[in-house]
Amino acid sequence: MADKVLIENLFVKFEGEQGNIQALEDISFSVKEGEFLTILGPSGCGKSTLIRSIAGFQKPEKGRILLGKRQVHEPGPDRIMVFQEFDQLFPWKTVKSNITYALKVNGKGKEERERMAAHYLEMVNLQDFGGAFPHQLSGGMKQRAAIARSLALNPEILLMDEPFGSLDAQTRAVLQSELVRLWQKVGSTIIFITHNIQEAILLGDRVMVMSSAPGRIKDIVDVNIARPRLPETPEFMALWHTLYGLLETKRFGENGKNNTMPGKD
Ligand SMILES: Nc1ncnc2c1ncn2[C@@H]1O[C@H](COP(=O)(O)OP(=O)(O)OP(=O)(O)O)[C@@H](O)[C@H]1O
Repeated sequence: MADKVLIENLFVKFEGEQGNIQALEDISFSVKEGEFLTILGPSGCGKSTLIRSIAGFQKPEKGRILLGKRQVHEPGPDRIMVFQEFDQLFPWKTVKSNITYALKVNGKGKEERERMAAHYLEMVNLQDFGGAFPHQLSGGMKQRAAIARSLALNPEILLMDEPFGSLDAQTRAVLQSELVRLWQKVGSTIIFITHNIQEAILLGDRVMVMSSAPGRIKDIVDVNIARPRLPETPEFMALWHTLYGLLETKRFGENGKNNTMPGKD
C-alpha cells in the first residue's frame, strides 16, 4: 500500500509567557492508505498539535506534511476531525439534518443526501433517532452521530482526537468495536489519539508512542494480533506491557487518565 500521509521532520513551537514550548520536535513517520494508526502518549506530549497540523489548523515551524504528493497548507474536505467533546453537532438541527447539511455543503444532491444520511445512521445504530435533536441524546449517542456525519463525508483521512475520552467504559467498548467494523467497511485511513493503552491496542494496526517536552516519537509498534482482539489473551497482555514500558509512566499516572490493565475493564 502507498503512503497516505507522510510527515517529514516536523517541528512545532509555541511562544508562551514563560518561554517557548517545543510541542513537536523532528517528527517523521508515514501512514499507509487504509491503515489505522493509534497515537499514545502522556498529557502535553503534542498529540493534539500533531493531529491539528495534519488537519491543516496548525502551521509547522519546520518540516512538511504530504498527503500523497500534495503538501498540507490548510484544512480540506479530504481530512475530517472528530473531537472528544460531545458538542460537535449543530444543536439547532436534528441528527439527520446534521448529516444532510454536511453533505449539502459537500455538494451532494437532495436524494443522495437523504439516502446517505439514512445509511450512516443505520451504520451507527441511530436509525430511530434521526429526528431527535442533540440535546435529546446521551453523550455516546452524540458521539456516534458525529462519527456517522464524519463517515458520511467519506473522508480519505479521519483524524480522531480522543473521541471516546469522555465516555463511560461500557459505551466506549461498544464504540471501539463499532469503529473497527465501520473502518473495515469504508476503508478510510484513521489516525486516532488516545491516553489508553488498551484502546490503542484494540484499534490500531500500529501504535505510535510519543514522549513529552519536547514532543518526540519514542517508538512505533506493530499490533500483530488478529481482530477482534481480546485483552485477556497473552499476546495482548505482552504488548500492553511493552507499551507501558515505553510510556513515561510517572507523568502518565499523575494525570489520573484511564490506563486500564488488560482484562480489568
Ligand atoms: N495554542 C497553544 N499555545 C501555546 N502552547 C500550546 C498551544 N497548544 C498546545 N500548546 C502546548 O504544546 C504542548 C503540546 O500540547 P498538545 O495539546 O498538543 O498535547 P497533548 O499530547 O494533545 O495533550 P493532552 O493529552 O493533555 O490533550 C503542551 O505543552 C501545550 O501546553
